[in-house]
Amino acid sequence: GHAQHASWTQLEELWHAEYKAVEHIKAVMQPVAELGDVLKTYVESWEALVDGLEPHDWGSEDPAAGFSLLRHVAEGWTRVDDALQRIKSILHNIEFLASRPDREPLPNTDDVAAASEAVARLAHVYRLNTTALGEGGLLVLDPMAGYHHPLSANELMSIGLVAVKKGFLDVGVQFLRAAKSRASIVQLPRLENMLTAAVKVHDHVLEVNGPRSLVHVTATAPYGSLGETSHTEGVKASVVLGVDYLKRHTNATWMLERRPLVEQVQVERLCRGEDLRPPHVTSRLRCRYATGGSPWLALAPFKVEQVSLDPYITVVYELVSRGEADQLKKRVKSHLHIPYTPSGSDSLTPAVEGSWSLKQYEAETAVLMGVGRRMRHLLGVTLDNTASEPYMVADYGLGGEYSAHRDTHGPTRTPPHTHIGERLATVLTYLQAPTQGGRTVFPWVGAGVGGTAGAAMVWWNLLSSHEHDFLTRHAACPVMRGRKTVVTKWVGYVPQWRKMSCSADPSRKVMLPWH
Ligand SMILES: O=C(O)CCC(=O)C(=O)O
Ligand SMILES: [Fe+2]
Repeated sequence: GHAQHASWTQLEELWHAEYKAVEHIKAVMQPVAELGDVLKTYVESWEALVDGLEPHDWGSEDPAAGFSLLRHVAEGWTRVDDALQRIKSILHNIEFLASRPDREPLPNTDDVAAASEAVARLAHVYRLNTTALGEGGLLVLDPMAGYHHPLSANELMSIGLVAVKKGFLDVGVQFLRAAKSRASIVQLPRLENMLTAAVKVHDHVLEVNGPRSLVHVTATAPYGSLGETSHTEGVKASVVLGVDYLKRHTNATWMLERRPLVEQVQVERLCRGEDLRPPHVTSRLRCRYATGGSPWLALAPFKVEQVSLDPYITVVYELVSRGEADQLKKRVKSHLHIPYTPSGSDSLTPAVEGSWSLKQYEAETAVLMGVGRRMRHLLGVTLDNTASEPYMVADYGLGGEYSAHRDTHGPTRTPPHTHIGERLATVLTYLQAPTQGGRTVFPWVGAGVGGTAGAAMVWWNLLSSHEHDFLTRHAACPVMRGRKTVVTKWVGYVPQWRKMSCSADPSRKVMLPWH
C-alpha cells in the first residue's frame, strides 16, 4: 500500500494559510502587548493606592487619598481607554485567528510522526549523507540540487526517535547523532541518553535478528564497539530475476517468507538508480519511432524506448504535451486535497489515499480524449469508457511511495466492470516528474524508469492463461525532491481479446507489441 503523509496540495495550502495567520498575529501582537502593559501599570497604581486601606476607609475624607484617587483615574484611564480602543480595531484579526481550526484542517502530532517516518524512509532508501545531516541539511543525493532546509537539533531528534520506533535503526542512530552535534548544552545530556539507548537497541537487534528483515534495518556492524559504522551494503546480495526465481524457488516457504524481502531489497536498489540486469540483456534494448501501424501516426511517429523485452515494457515519449499536462494538473488540483472517504467512494469520488491524492477521471475532457486517441492508434487497443477504467490521477505527497504490487485484480478479486474485465495493459503517464527519486521500478525485471514529464510507460499484465504475469510487479519509489503527478489508464481485456492471436502456451504473454 501507500504510506500515510501530507499531500503537496495540502502543504502548499498550509504555506499560504500559515503566512496569512502570521500576518494577523503580527497585527494583534503589538496592541495586545501594549494593553497588557497598560493594564498592569493601572492595576499596580490601584494596588499602591489602596495599600493598607480597607473598604471602610474609603469613606474617610482624607484629602490626600482623594487627590491620589482622582489622579490615578484621570491619568491612568486615558491610557487604558486608548489601549482598549486599539484592541477594538483588531478584533476582526482575533476573530480570524480564533476561527482558523473551523476553516482549515490543522496538522497534528500524527501528521508530524508520519512525516518523520517518510523522512526516515527517504534516508534509508537513498542513503543518508551524514556529513550534510550534521550541518543540518537533509539527505543530499546531489549537493548541487539547490536549497536544503536545515533541521534543528529538536527536529533531528524527533525524526531519529520515530526512525528507531519504525525499525530504521541505522537511520535512527544517524539522526540522533546529528541532533547531538547540533544540540545546545542544555539539550546535550538528554540526547546522549537517547543515543546510547538507540545504539543499544540497534546492536542488540543486529546481533539477534541480523541486519535486515521486512520490519527492520540496521548497519552491517554494531555501533557500540566500532563507534563509526555507517551504511554499507556489505556483501552484495545475489539478484533474483526473471522466471529463474520460480525454477529455483518453487517451494511455498520461500515465496511466503523470503520473496517479500528479496523484492523489497531489489526495489530499493532500483530506486537508487541501479540496473540489476546483465549486459547481454540490456544490450538488446532499442529506441525507435513507432506508429503502431496507424496511418494517422505515420505523419508523427512516437519515440519509443524499450525498458524490457520480457515482460514487454516501453516508454512512449511526448505522449502528452506540456500544455496538456498543465491543463490536466490544474483541472484535478482542487480535488486533490479532499480527504479520502472509503465509505462514499463511488468511482468519481475524489480521494486522498495515504501519500497519494487520487482522483478518478472520466475521459470527457478534450485533453484526455486527445491522449486516448493517440494511445489507441499506437497500441491498437480500444480505450473508451466502455473498454477501460476511468483515468486515475495521482499526486504523490511528501516522501510519497507505492510499495510493490501488481495491477491486475487476480482470480480472487472480480474486476469491478465485467464488460471491461481484467487489466490487460497499464499506461502510466507522468504529468510531472520528480527531480529526485520517485522512479517506477520492476523488482523481478531488474529495471526502473526515472520518469519524464509527458512520457508514458506501457506494459502488459497478463499471460494467455489469463493469469497475472508475476514479472510485472512494480513499485513507485519514495519521492525525494520535487513533485510527482501521474495519470494511469488500465486497458480492459474483454474489449480486446479477439484482436490477439491465441496461444496454446499458457505462459505466453498477452500483448500487442506495436512494431
Ligand atoms: O506512480 C508510479 O510510479 C506507479 C503507479 C502504479 O503502480 C499504479 O498506479 O498502479
Ligand atoms: Fe501499479
